[in-house]
Amino acid sequence: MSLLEFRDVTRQFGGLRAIDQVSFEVRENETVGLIGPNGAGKTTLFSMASGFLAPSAGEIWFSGARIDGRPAPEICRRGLVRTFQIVRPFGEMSVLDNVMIGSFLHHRDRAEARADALAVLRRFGMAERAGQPARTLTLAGRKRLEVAKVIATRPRLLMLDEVMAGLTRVEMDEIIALIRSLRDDGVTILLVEHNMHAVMALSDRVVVIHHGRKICDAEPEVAANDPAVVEAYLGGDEE
Ligand SMILES: Nc1ncnc2c1ncn2[C@@H]1O[C@H](COP(=O)(O)OP(=O)(O)OP(=O)(O)O)[C@@H](O)[C@H]1O
Repeated sequence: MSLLEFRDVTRQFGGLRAIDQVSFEVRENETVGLIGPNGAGKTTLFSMASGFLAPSAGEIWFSGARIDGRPAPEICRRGLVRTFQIVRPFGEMSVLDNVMIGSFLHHRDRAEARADALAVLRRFGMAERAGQPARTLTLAGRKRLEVAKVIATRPRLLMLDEVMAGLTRVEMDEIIALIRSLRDDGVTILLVEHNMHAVMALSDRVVVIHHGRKICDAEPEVAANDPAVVEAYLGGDEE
């Protein structure tokens, strides 16, 4: 069953058509990699699905409801959440308090929200850091915290924006294992990622965007050998 669906979505920024009639779907329990060269339009697609930007044309559907143009908090309550490329935890707040912001979505009671947030931190191997200010975490720790914050909202579909950027191979493999375990728990994942090792390791399917258009939608091995995809990555951006 299709959980998230972009139908002929276009987004114009003044004279620039950042997204041009893009259609694709993410099915329940799938992990889809959304890839493309710098400036292709990936973040713009995320921003439209999560309620931070409205499409200029087209429709976005999530779990049977039309969500384009709806406010971000409403979309989050429906179970569609995103992380941000630039990790900005509330630095002076503790790691635990950062995660509790997410768990308050389902708990009015502070003690319950705290217990829930602690369970998420244990799951993420971060329980021993619960009391320390978020700013004291390493980059890998802040990336993990970013995912923990959104997992605390109990999403049905998680959109991850470049969670591997800047990590070492070992740190990356740890996050890959964590994302796999979330998928095994039934979370559907849409992943924007430049690192091909991570994309190939995690994605059931890959959607490739180039100059705002979808140029490929296929299994990772097929996409990696598609001439249009190879050209998009190697051909430069002189046009
Ligand atoms: N708010 C905005 N106003 C004007 N132009 C924008 C805005 N946001 C994005 N763009 C432009 O739209 C195009 C797509 O940008 P977007 O950030 O979605 O690409 P991306 O695929 O996420 O790139 P990257 O991989 O570098 O993060 C780019 O040309 C960008 O400059």
